[in-house]
Amino acid sequence: MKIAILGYGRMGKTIEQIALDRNHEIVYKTSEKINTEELQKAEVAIDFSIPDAAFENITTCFKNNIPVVSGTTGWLDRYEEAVKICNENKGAFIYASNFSLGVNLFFQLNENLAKLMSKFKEYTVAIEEIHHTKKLDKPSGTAITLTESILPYTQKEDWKLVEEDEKASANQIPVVAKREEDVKGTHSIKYSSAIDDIEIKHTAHSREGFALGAVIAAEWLSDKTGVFTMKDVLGL
Ligand SMILES: NC(=O)C1=CN([C@@H]2O[C@H](COP(=O)(O)OP(=O)(O)OC[C@H]3O[C@@H](n4cnc5c(N)ncnc54)[C@H](OP(=O)(O)O)[C@@H]3O)[C@@H](O)[C@H]2O)C=CC1
Ligand SMILES: O=C(O)C1=N[C@H](C(=O)O)C[C@H](O)C1
Repeated sequence: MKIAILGYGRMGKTIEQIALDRNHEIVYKTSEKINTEELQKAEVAIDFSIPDAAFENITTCFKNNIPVVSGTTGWLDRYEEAVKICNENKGAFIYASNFSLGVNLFFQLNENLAKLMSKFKEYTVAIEEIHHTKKLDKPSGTAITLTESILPYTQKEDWKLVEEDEKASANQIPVVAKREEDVKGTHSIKYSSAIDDIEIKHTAHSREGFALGAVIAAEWLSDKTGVFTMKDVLGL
């Protein structure tokens, strides 16, 4: 496949390596506003850029008839708008807050656990994520996805980004975001009662799982029309 990489930073470079290992060709890579002439050389685009650029990058792909996979986080307030533009242009789109197989299995585990815990009101739930210090957004997209899957199984209305020792109000799930040197991505969900804690945790050891998942998603999407998720790609 001929691939365009939109955002040639830590993830863009890892994606390039994995794509080449899988015999794809990188026909365009950029860390700036898209040159549409260059973009049109590609059969599929993979966007891992920055929150302020993602919406424009993604919708430029729709308008140029290029299927697009995006892993950029921190722009999701415009997701529905992007979906509308995708459908108007008969485009192809996959967004995921996390493309790794392990995290997508963890998403399922999180939802199953939330369902189970919904009957036991003596437990309260809290989320923690840890990432490298260069990360621009907070909390992580993955933490937001995890929290939004838990909410329907609780009496809570919303989530709130809090400091480590801070409490959220009774109708909010607290989310703590820590920044530590070189951490690739750690997410944990803890249910606490006066008697005990139950905790599940995913730890990424490298960026390769995210990049491999994004390339697999691009391979899967390249001949399709519509808006999909990693559940479709992985058959979950
Ligand atoms: N969904 C997933 O599985 C994962 C998602 N992510 C997300 O992916 C995104 C990128 O992460 P990461 O690679 O670590 O970040 P980096 O900061 O390393 O890379 C982002 C790149 O985007 C470039 N950029 C800036 N403006 C534009 C633009 N208009 N168009 C295209 N590129 C642009 C930056 O250039 P410059 O440095 O010159 O500004 C930089 O090279 C983040 O939102 C992160 O949260 C990360 C890992 C996994
Ligand atoms: O910025 C990162 O590095 C990561 N971002 C994603 C997120 O915000 O969830 C996914 C992963 O945790 C790494």
